[in-house]
Amino acid sequence: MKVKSMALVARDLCKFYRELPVVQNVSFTLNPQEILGLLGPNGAGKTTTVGMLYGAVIPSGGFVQLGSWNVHRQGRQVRTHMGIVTQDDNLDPEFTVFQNLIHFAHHYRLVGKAAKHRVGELLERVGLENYAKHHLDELSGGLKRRVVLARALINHPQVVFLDEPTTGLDPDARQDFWKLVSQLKQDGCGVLLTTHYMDEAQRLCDRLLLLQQGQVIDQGSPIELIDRIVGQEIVEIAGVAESILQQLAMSAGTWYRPFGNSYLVTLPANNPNLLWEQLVATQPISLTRRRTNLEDVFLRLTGISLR
Ligand SMILES: Nc1ncnc2c1ncn2[C@@H]1O[C@H](COP(=O)(O)OP(=O)(O)OP(=O)(O)O)[C@@H](O)[C@H]1O
Repeated sequence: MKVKSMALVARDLCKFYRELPVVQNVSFTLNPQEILGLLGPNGAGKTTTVGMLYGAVIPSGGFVQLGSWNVHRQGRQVRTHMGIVTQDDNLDPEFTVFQNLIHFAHHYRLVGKAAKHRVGELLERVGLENYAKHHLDELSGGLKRRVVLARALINHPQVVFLDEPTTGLDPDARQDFWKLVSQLKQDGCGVLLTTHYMDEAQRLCDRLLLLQQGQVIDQGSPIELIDRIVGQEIVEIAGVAESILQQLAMSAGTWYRPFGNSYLVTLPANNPNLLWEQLVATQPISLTRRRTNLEDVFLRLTGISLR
């Protein structure tokens, strides 16, 4: 199923609660066939931003547009083109999987054979065709999340919002869910994802907005952010005086930061082995050389570890 293309545009979004700013001047465009990730620590303003994007939270400033529609002024038209997976399932435990989806189809005036057909299609798509008659409480967390995704797709949305969709799922269930998310992109949807999982963001997202205290502190593709902010390789080192590491990092023109009981030191792109050998020569208690990742980017930018 291919859908028409409409970009979602957010401009200067702000939200204040009791005069406290929780989202400040957030602007971006989500293009069709793009997965955009909103990343940030607890309380960074991700859910509030997503709420403003799909019209549930009224912005204190700025606007959101889907195609030529204003999301807050033309909410009814706009929401027929949106699919929303919130952190809360809101599924009816009294109903079967099939009944839950049929019930939701009615919201879109999809009834009778057409509704059954669409629900059948979606059950197959999310791999739940054998669970149609199961009650919700018979399903694992991962399967319930798939029901919620199927529900969000009933109306053939052009933009899908996934607010921490895999929180609490085991690694296998998360990977199964990732495949379904990637498929949305192939269908032509724009996908807005919030997540605490850096591996998820790195694997799925074309572009990331990094949020801290309601503000976008940086943005780019995962590879571009990693390259620009922490380079390719990093060393985790313990049992060496901070002053020595500071001196070595400074003379190599790189960066170091305390990390739990150890330190992280990035290796320079030109001649990484020189600094590595100098670190080895300090005779640390432990030393690990590894590829950098988005965790390191976040730590460098904010001082906060999302691990
Ligand atoms: N309805 C509300 N009234 C007052 N404050 C609120 C309200 N909703 C959110 N906040 C505050 O806004 C800030 C941002 O919250 P938000 O839920 O958007 O962050 P988040 O990045 O999604 O966090 P998490 O990762 O924990 O879900 C928090 O300090 C939160 O307490």
